[in-house]
Amino acid sequence: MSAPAPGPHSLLPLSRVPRTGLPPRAVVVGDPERAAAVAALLDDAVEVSYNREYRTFSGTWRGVPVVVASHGIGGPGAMLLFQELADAGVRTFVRFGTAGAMRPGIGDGDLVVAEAAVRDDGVTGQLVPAEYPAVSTPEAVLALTRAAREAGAPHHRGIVWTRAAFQPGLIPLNQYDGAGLAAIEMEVSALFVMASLRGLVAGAVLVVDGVNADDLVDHESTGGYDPHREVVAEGVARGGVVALEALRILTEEQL
Ligand SMILES: O=P(O)(O)O[C@H]1O[C@H](CO)[C@@H](O)[C@H]1O
Ligand SMILES: O=c1cc[nH]c(=O)[nH]1
Repeated sequence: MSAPAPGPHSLLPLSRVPRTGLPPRAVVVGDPERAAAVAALLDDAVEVSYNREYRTFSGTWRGVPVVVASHGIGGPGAMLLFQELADAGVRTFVRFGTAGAMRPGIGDGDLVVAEAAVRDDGVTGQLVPAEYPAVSTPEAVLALTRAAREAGAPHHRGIVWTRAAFQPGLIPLNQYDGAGLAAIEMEVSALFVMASLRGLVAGAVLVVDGVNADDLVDHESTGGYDPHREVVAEGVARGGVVALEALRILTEEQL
């Protein structure tokens, strides 16, 4: 007898991923095209679903079954994808994104491994009080750092500023001057808070593509915001391997 056809409720509503059967580890990225590029590194990759900005693949990286999925731009939309993947059984997440550098010495194409994130994400404040921290799983920080070192990728570690507004507005951006923040992006704190609330594992590695607000960083290190440069593409190519390899290391550690 053949298997019954999937019913209307066997797929989650926004990502359209199946409720069961996905691997328990995932690389999540903003851009659906980056999801396809990372999936191209896998053995036996298949596209699982593609709805709105959420494009999901599964495949195998060095013997480890993984999901690769895109979450689009911004914390609220990304949170939907993170929650649906968690509902579908994903237990370990690595976000592989792009970011603007904020700390002198961090240059275009470098990787930044997030240790924690400032929660200006526009979504977690509606889920849990503001004092609740957004932290990476320590083992994910170490796995990403080791994977970056082994890949020969220039890399740094630090706290990132997850900020819902991409464009600067009237409110000055200097509120964290002197706080040593490493980079700015838009989704990491949403991932870290979701994972902590559900008892899951999460980490993040970001490729520097400049900086989107002129007064955030000195321009000796970066060339201004432009994600369409060769130096960024080279960083993205290294970062994809680092993210997948970190999942393999975490699998060895049974995380
Ligand atoms: O490259 P991704 O993963 O999308 O990450 C960064 O790029 C987007 C902004 O251009 C935001 O999503 C930001 O977090
Ligand atoms: O949010 C982002 C993402 C990439 N680069 C930036 O400067 N900001």
